[in-house]
Amino acid sequence: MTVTRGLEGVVATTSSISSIIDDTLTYVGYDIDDLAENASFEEVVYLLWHRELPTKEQLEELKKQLAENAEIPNEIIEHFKLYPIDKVHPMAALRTAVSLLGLYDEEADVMTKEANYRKAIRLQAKIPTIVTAFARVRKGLEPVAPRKDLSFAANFLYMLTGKEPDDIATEAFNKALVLHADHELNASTFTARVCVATLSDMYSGITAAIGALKGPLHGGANEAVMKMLTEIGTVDNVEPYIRRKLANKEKIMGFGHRVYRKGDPRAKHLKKMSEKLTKLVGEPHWYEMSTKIEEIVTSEKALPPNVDFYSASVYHCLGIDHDLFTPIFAVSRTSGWLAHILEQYDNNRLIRPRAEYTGPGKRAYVPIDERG
Ligand SMILES: CC(=O)SCCNC(=O)CCNC(=O)[C@H](O)C(C)(C)COP(=O)(O)OP(=O)(O)OC[C@H]1O[C@@H](n2cnc3c(N)ncnc32)[C@H](O)[C@@H]1OP(=O)(O)O
Ligand SMILES: O=C([O-])CC(=O)C(=O)O
Repeated sequence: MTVTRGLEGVVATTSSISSIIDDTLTYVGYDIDDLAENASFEEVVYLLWHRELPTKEQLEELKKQLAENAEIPNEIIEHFKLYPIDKVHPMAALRTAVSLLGLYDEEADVMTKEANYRKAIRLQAKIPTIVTAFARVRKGLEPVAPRKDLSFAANFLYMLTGKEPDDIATEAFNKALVLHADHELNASTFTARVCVATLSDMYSGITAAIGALKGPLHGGANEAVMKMLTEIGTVDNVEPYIRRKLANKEKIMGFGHRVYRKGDPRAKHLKKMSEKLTKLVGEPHWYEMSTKIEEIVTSEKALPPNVDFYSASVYHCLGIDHDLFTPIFAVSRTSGWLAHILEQYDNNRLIRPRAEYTGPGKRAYVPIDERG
C-alpha cells in the first residue's frame, strides 16, 4: 500500500464542472477571469448545473425559481431563538439550519433527477435567507423577507441590512460570489460527494460540506485573515508580527494552496476590489497592511495569497460582520456543491478508500479483571 498524505495529487473522480490546469481555473471551460468581469452569479449557477451559459429566457426562469423559493420555514427562525445566541458561530448555526431544513422538505428522500433539481433550487434559494436571518436574530432584529425584484447578490445584502445596496456594493458582492462558486475537488466538495455517494440525500450532503468548509484550513480562513489584520492593527506592526509568526513556524492565514503553486487566479480580482473598497470607505490601512503581508510572505516563503486573503478586507468594507465571511463563502459554494452532488448521483459509485494499518499486531482479548 502506498499512502498519499492528505490525498495530495490523487485523482479521485472525473468531473465536467470546473478545472484547475496550470494554475488556470475554468468553470465548464470559461476562464474565471472572464466570468469575474462579466457574469452574474445566477448565470454561473446555471452554468455549473447545466454545463452551458443560459439564454435570456433560461436565466429569467432560474431567477424566478430562486426568488420563489427563497423563504424559509418559520420553525428555523424560532429554532435560532432557542440557541445560546452569543456563543453560536454562524457556520454552526448554518450547518444545523440546513439539516433542519431537510425535515421540512417532503421530497428530501425522493431521489429522482427532477426532485433532486427542485431540491437544488430550494437549497440555493434558502441558504442566503438562513444566513441573513441568523445574522439579524442574534442581534435582536427581525429577519428581512427576501425580495423577488433584486438580483441574488443585492437580495443577500438587502436581507442582511434591510437596505437596498448601491451598485458598487452589489457589483463587488456579485463578483465575490462568482469567484467562490466552485473549485474542483476541494475538501468541502469532496465531503459532499463522499456523503451522497452512499446514496444519502442532498440535505445530508450540503450539511456535511458546510462542516468541512468551516475549518480554518479551508473556508474558515477568510474570518481568520480578518482576525489577523485586526490583531496587527497598523501597517507598522505588519513586519514584526509576520516575521514572528514565520519564525515560530505558524501559518499565515490566506496564504498557500494545495493545488496552485504560482498563485490563485481569484486573488487578483479580490485584491483589486480590496484596494477600491478600502479607499472608498476611508479605511485604506486594511489594503496597505494586506499588501505588506503579501510582500513579506511571498518573499520569505514563496507562498502566494489564496482566495481567502483579500476577500476578508472586501467583506469588511461591505460592512459585513467578520464571522459571516465563511457563511457567505458557503452561500456561493452551495452552487458548486450542488453541481457536484448532481454529478455524483448521475454516475455513482461508493467512495471508500483504504487505510494502511499502523496499530498493534494481533493480540488476545484480556478480561477486565486481569488488566494491569
Ligand atoms: C478556500 C481555501 O480553502 S484556500 C486555503 C485556505 N487556507 C488557508 O489560507 C490556511 C493557510 N494555508 C494552509 O494551511 C495551507 O497552505 C493549505 C492548507 C491551504 C494547503 O496545505 P498543504 O498543501 O497541505 O500544505 P502544507 O500545510 O503541508 O504546507 C507545506 C509547507 O508550507 C508551509 N505553509 C503552507 N501554508 C502556509 C502558510 N499559510 N503560512 C506559513 N507556512 C505555510 C507549511 O508549514 C509547510 O512547511 P514545511 O514543509 O516547512 O513543514
Ligand atoms: O481547492 C481547494 O483546495 C481550496 C479552495 O481554494 C477552494 O475551495 O476554493
